[in-house]
Amino acid sequence: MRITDVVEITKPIASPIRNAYIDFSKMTASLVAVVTDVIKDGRRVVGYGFNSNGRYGQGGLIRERFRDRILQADPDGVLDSSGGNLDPHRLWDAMMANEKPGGHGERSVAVGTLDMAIWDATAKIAGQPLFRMLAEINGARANPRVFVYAAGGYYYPGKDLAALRHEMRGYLNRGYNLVKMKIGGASIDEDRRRIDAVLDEIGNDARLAVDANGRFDLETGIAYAKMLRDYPLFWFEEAGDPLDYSLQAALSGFYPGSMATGENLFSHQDARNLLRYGGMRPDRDYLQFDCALSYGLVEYLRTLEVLKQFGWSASRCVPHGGHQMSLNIAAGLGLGGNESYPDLFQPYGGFPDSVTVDNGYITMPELPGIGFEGKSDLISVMRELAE
Ligand SMILES: O=C([O-])CC(=O)C(=O)O
Ligand SMILES: [Mg+2]
Repeated sequence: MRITDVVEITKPIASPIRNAYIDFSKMTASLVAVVTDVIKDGRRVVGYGFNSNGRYGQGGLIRERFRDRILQADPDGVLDSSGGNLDPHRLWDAMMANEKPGGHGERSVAVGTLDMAIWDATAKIAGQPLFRMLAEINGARANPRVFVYAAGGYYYPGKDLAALRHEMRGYLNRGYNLVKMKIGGASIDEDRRRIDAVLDEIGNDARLAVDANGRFDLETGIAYAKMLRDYPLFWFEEAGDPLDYSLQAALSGFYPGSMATGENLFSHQDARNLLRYGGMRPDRDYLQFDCALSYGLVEYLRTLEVLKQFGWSASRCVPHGGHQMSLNIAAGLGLGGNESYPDLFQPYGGFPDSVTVDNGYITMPELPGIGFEGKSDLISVMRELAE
């Protein structure tokens, strides 16, 4: 068996929303297909992947470097020991040949996108849902029930408190019991009014998390921590620059509740530095590393090893990104849940069509691979690319 082609297209996922750091008016995502010569149930096996929102499409890197490394690798050298399936770890090594360590830049996004497609193909060839395959490889029991939360609460032109409340009410109506909103893109007084409005709207039906998208310096972060700690928040996310571990550590001294960060750390070495120097607390804080931005699942497995060494449970991980890849990792490897964006970044985000949110949980359908075939709007764009 062989990988016969790797295809990429950069697609717009633009929207008028803004967080405390960026707007999404020019946001794009790479969609990739890894085409194999395997025929299963009368159909060619093609694995699909895409990168999460927040980083742009990676067509340049994929076409200039990583596609060729996959296609030029010794075809037998990237198979597993049985020779009957791809080995995502060997393909990862092939992609990363002649890449220096450190300074991860955005190649981690390019590799993460391709890695997603490789795992999709691998699980399809094995005829299994990816989450079942991952549990089996790790000698663990899969748990198809995954906790999910609704991320939104963005700033956008003309959005008033009534619109923010209406948005949050919509998530509750769809079965979520944890919602997230942006902070740090307005004055602290205005953010306080926005938080009051949302807490008033959701009452006891749900919890609220807030996300500053890395906006705050230490002084502003402390001011916010003092304001936020009076509220019963689920977590306070990405207060300061993602690489400023000492700021994160200092802020935890002012914020006794749960904090969350990690969506902009793109390697297991960066994750290790966060755990070493960021003052994160394994009994209450959350880690949001997103494999689709950070060299894929092969690297995420290394990150989970780092967590173990530092005494963290995988259940403290609730990845950023709202994609089905992380849902599979959550169900297969026991993460604490996954983000979702009920109204944003379609058709890439979300769940297969048959899936509903019930009291904050979804149940994974038994679809081969990552399960993209169960999401009709997504699989139709994917098939346009490669089938
Ligand atoms: O607004 C964004 O860039 C997305 C984000 O931080 C999140 O989903 O946590
Ligand atoms: Mg975030």
